[in-house]
Order: sequence, then structure tokens, then C-alpha cells
Amino acid sequence: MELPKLDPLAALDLLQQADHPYFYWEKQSQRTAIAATEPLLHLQIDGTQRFTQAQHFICTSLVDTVSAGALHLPFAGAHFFCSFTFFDHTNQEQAFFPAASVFLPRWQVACVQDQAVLVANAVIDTDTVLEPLARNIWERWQLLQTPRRCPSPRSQASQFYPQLTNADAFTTAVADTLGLIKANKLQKLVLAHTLDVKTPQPLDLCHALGTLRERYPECYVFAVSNGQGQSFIGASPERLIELHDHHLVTDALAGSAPRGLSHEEDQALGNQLLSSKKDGHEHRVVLDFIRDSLWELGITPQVTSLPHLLQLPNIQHLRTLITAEVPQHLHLLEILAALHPTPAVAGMSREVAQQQIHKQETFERHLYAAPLGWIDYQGNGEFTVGIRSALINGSQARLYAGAGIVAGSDPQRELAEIQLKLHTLLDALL
Ligand SMILES: C=C(O[C@H]1C=CC=C(C(=O)O)[C@@H]1O)C(=O)O
Repeated sequence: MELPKLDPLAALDLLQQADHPYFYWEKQSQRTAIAATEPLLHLQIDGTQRFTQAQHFICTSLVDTVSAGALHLPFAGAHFFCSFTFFDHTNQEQAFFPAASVFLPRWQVACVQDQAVLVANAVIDTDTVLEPLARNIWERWQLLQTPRRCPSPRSQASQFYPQLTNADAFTTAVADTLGLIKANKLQKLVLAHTLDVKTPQPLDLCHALGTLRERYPECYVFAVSNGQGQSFIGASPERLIELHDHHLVTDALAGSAPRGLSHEEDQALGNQLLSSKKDGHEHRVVLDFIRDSLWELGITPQVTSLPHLLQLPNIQHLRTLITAEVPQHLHLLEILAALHPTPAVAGMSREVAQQQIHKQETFERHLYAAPLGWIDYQGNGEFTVGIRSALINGSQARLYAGAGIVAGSDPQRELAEIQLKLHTLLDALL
């Protein structure tokens, strides 16, 4: 059903309930946002078969789905909202999120350009009394007619920046990794670091999301809540998969430099990044992996750009675009299973890198550096990688950032890169 134009964050604020999971997704530069609340059908699983089981869940749920209403509107019809953890298995004691979560929401509000659309899903069987069901949907639709104001974003960055307390542990891990690279045990490793912050008041997520979407219009701004008090939010520059009418777009994103304070300094830093041998190698490992993985799936990848700069307010990256036509029989989640984790967030070889991450990192990655996104009833969908992100638990936040280590990396520079990346969430939360 069509709705009057509304702020999607205000829709989230209105529809979310503390004890129900929700999913929020926005790309300001495309003026697209989706808020999905109250899982109606929900799969939550752990294990190596998680992508296959998620695909099966979506396909079987769709068999008995009937769509009605204004199906020509953007984001009409059934959509499934998915989040995965970095590893196939979660540590049960500390698992805030299952290794795979896929849900069909009761309520979904999507905003595209100036259009807003409500999708209401309901389970209907022979015992369902239709009138209260229809009334409930009608009431929600009416509720969403009332214009709502959204919290205004933070006007300027906070001056308070906590220092990393265990920076030495990170630089030592980088030095150890360089030793392994020299000994040819692996080519690349992405090591992450966390920063814990605590605020006097519970963190205001709508406010933080408002700030993130304003500062990072090129990024995917997201929030995933588990309905038990924890949420994972972020502003990620990394597109893992965009699939529309069997046309695939994915990014190789790796290699970073700071932004300059003046135009000249900024250009010089950008040019250095474009010509850096070390960053070029770090980037190529990702590009080659994505290309090879697509070939193995029977997809012919086209590299449609040279490595170019993706400039964000706090950092700049090397990015290459890859496109492909995907055979009809391949499901988006099969491609996702092959690509995750790319060497932009794990390393090369993937197996050794994952072992090293387990060994060297002293914290759980949870949803950090893992795929999250949506799939519609026609098999179209979009997934980002949950980087530049934080796990929020009341008034506590754990911020994550990682850096790719290759031959030629310098521990202090990698630490400085981590600090730059942590600013994405620090600035929005504090
Ligand atoms: C792993 C992260 O960034 C990746 C994406 C872009 C550039 C990266 C780099 O230059 O190291 C990382 O591969 C992160 O932000 O936590």
C-alpha cells in the first residue's frame, strides 16, 4: 500500500518494539531505505550449512505466499531480511546473534525517492479470522499517515575520543602476521581491533543512524536488532552483492589512506594510494579472489573499472567494480556462500586466515565483517559487509575496525588506519 512520503527512520521508530528483532537499511545516495519489524517467519541457525538452509527457508516460505495489492510499487511483495555472523559457528555463551538469521517481517516500510510503501505480511490458514487481521493492517497504515519528526543528526563531531587501551597487542599481532607472511604461510590477513565505550545514558540508535546517513551518504547505513536488547549498527562502504534481474554487481574494496586536511594534501594522499605497491597488492588479492570465486560458480565476471578512489569523510579506499550476468538457476545465497569471507575482511588463503583470526583476536567478531542484506520474492537482493560497525548493548558499545596486512605493512600505520576507521561510529555515538 502506498504511504505519504515519510522519513524511514521515523517509520522504524514508530514500528519497532523492544522485544522484537528489526532490520534497518539505508543508502542515502540512492534515496532508498527499508525498515522491517516483527519477524513473522524466522529462521535462526548455526553451522556450516547456514547459507543452504537459509536459501531453503526462503524458497519453501515463498511456495505458499500470495501477494496482493499495488505490486508495481518499489519493494512491494515479500522480502526476507538476513544477517550472518563472520564465522559459521557462534560461541553459544556469548552469542548475541545466531550464525544465520532470516526473517519475513510483519511490517515493512520502504522509501524510494519520494515514494513510501507499506508491506504487511500475515500468516493465513483456514482458522484465520480475516476481519481483525484486516483492521490491524488498516490501523498501521493509518498510523503511518501521521507525519513524524525524526531526531536531528549531530551537528558536529564530538571532541571526546577514547584512546585504544591495548594498542600494543594489535601492533604485536601485526608483527607476528608479517613473520607468517615472510615464511609464506599466508599472503594476507585482516586483523581487527575493538574499542569499548560506555556512556552515562543508553545510546540513542535513531540519533546515531540519522548522523551516519547524513555523514556517509555513499555507505550502507544499517541496524539489526536481536529483540533482546542488543543491536548491531554501522555505515559500511562495502557492497558484497547487488543482484537485480540476474545482473550482479560486486566491489573489490581494499587499500586505505587518510583524507588530507587541504585539497592539495588530499590529492597527494589519494595519488600515493593509487600508486602504492603495497596497497595495490592488498587490493589485487581481493579482486582476484572475487573473480576466481565467480568463475568457479560458472559466472563470467567483467572487471568494469580500474581501481579508483572511494572517498569517505574520514578515509579513502581503492575500489574496483565487478559485474556479471548470473545464470537463472543460481540463487543469490549460493553466490554469497562462495564469496564470504572475501580477503577484504579475512585474508588469503581463506582457511589459514580464518585460523589466524581465531588465534590472534581475543574477542568475538559476531556480525562484524559479515554479510547482511535482503532478498525479495523474485530473487533480487542486496548485501553489504558489516564493517565500520558497533555492537550496542544499552549504554555500552563495542566498536570494530580491521586492517589488511600484507608484505610491506607497517604496524604503526595499520594501527593509525584502525583508529581512522573507528571514527565512523565514534563520531555518531558519542
Ligand atoms: C576490514 C575493514 O575494512 C576493509 C575494507 C576496506 C579497506 C580495508 C583495508 O584497507 O584494510 C579493509 O580490507 C574494516 O573497516 O574493518
